[in-house]
Amino acid sequence: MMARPVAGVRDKSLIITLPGSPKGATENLEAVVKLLPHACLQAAGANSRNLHAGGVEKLESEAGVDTSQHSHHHHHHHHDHGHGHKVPKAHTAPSDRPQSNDPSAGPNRRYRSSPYPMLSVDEALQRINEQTPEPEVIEVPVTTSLIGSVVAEDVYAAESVPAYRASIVDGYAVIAPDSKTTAQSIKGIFPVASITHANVGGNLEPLQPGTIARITTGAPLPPNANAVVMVEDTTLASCTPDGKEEATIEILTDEIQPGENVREPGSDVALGSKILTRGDLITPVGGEIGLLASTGTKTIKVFRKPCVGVLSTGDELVEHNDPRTLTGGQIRDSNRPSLISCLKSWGYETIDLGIARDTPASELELALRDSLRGIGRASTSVDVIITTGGVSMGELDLLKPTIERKLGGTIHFGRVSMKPGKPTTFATIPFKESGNNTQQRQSKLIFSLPGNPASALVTLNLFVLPSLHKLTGLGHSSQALASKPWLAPHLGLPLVSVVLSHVFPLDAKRTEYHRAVVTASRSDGRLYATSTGVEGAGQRSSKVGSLAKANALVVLRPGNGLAAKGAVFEALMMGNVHGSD
Ligand SMILES: Nc1nc2c(c(=O)[nH]1)N[C@H]1C(S)=C(S)[C@@H](COP(=O)(O)OP(=O)(O)OC[C@H]3O[C@@H](n4cnc5c(N)ncnc54)[C@H](O)[C@@H]3O)O[C@H]1N2
Ligand code: MOO
Ligand SMILES: [Mg+2]
Repeated sequence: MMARPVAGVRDKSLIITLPGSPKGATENLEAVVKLLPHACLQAAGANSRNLHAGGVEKLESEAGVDTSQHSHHHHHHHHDHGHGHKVPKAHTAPSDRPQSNDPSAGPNRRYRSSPYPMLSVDEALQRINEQTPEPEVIEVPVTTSLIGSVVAEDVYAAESVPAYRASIVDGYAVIAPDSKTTAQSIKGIFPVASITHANVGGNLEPLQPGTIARITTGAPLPPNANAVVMVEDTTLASCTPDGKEEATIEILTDEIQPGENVREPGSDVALGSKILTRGDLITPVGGEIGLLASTGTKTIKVFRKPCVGVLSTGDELVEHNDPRTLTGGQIRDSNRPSLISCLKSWGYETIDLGIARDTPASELELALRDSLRGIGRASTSVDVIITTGGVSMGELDLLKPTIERKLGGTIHFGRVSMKPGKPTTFATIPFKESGNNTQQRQSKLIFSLPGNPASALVTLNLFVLPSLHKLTGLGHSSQALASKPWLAPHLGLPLVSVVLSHVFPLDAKRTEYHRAVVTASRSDGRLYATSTGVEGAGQRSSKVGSLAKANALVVLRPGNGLAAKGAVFEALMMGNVHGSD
């Protein structure tokens, strides 16, 4: 039906041509007018599968379309709003595809309870894993900015280390007799034929039998020499007539075998041997960078590390360093600096996207569009957008409606049964990348974290990190990924067992991620967890200080009363463990 009048789509505009005659034009317009909202959503980039899974049948049946070719009819109404209020006419979507509030709809059509199903943390992690794309391979020069990258292709040594026969000690290069085949001893007085320091140029004189050569650690052995005697195993026998150099040396030991204290060429790294394997992490410890540097590796193929944009939202927000005194309901923006520092500590490039005001609502939409394209407030296009604030039930909680209604995005979850972090929202937004003559359709990940500062930081650690890890290629070749990919040990924070050093209160309904300091006991070798605050507001979501000093999140499943002192619980490690007695 749409085929006749529709001429096409240009960028995000739908172009419809109607026949010239008034009758034809009217008939055609009547035929398409009810489908226009759907067509516009599709033209704007909405995922047509999701649209078709949801309310499209309704629109189509209103437009008199036979929907029998659709395999399922969703008679399911996801929400009973009751109270005789007129409710938002959301898509009659399957229970996992509800739609957000329409912010322009007014108070009597606003949701009074969330239409988003409450997922468990594991279900949420699984959806994140499903939507996170496979990592991209790039070739980059070997520099320290490789830290945190994962190797995408096995690396083979381009040079051998050492490249020559090198001494391991300071002493004398000798021709050592083989004690297995001869009774000769190295003990005795020898003339010092030459002196070899590290990096001598040119060809060395071969060592004549009956002579020795002074040599320093790392210097090349002269030809014929086969071992090095440490200087500690010798004494000076005589000097040159001018007294400036050694003439003869007495070797005191006879326990020197051929090959002793010598590094043969390629004995540290053999030419052409595999030095790094696909899936290896280039750590800040330095071993991997050192290996690449020592073998003269110029470039390496790694998975591209994602670039992460961080946006704060809310009319109440003030830059943290604004010199003015706060007035009214103003709040200093602590989420952006705390999230950016956490992301940087993981080695990710970050883009500070600033603050988007709630009013006018178009500011948020524009900020998100800019971030996707790398224009305006975003200096470059980001791979992952993190926002904080505006995801709960307030009338100015605009993230969900903006993502769905303005940007044609798909919300994969909008609530998680956890504390803190309940309204955590994860979505993908379609976007077109314009290249040379091509327009590639992609979708970008957006994590809309709760505004409460402790909630934002906890959910960053819990949900964003595993996704960034996957984009970075971590766990890429791991066997463990096959069975439970979302829980693979390489993705996200490491999980350990800890002993509670005091009682911890439990939440009756939600799994709590209790901020704690974990220390390693030297006396019994176990890890102990101490809360950063259990009294009063200790673990309140607004209290970012509950994460100050914390290096772990103790996972407390829902329960009644208290978790006992001495009980063993799982904890997610965010930082380094410090020692205790
Ligand atoms: N009726 C309900 N209200 C709330 C619910 C609920 O289920 N029903 N959930 C609560 C939970 S849990 C959380 S968490 C918060 C989530 O709030 P939002 O994500 O909507 O965030 P905002 O409303 O924008 O702000 C909440 C709070 O955080 C402060 N904030 C926001 N951004 C920043 C920032 N960048 N730096 C510092 N502080 C920030 C903001 O000023 C508010 O105080 O909702 C509960 N409500
Ligand atoms: O879950 Mo909210 O994140 O309690 O503060
Ligand atoms: Mg709110």
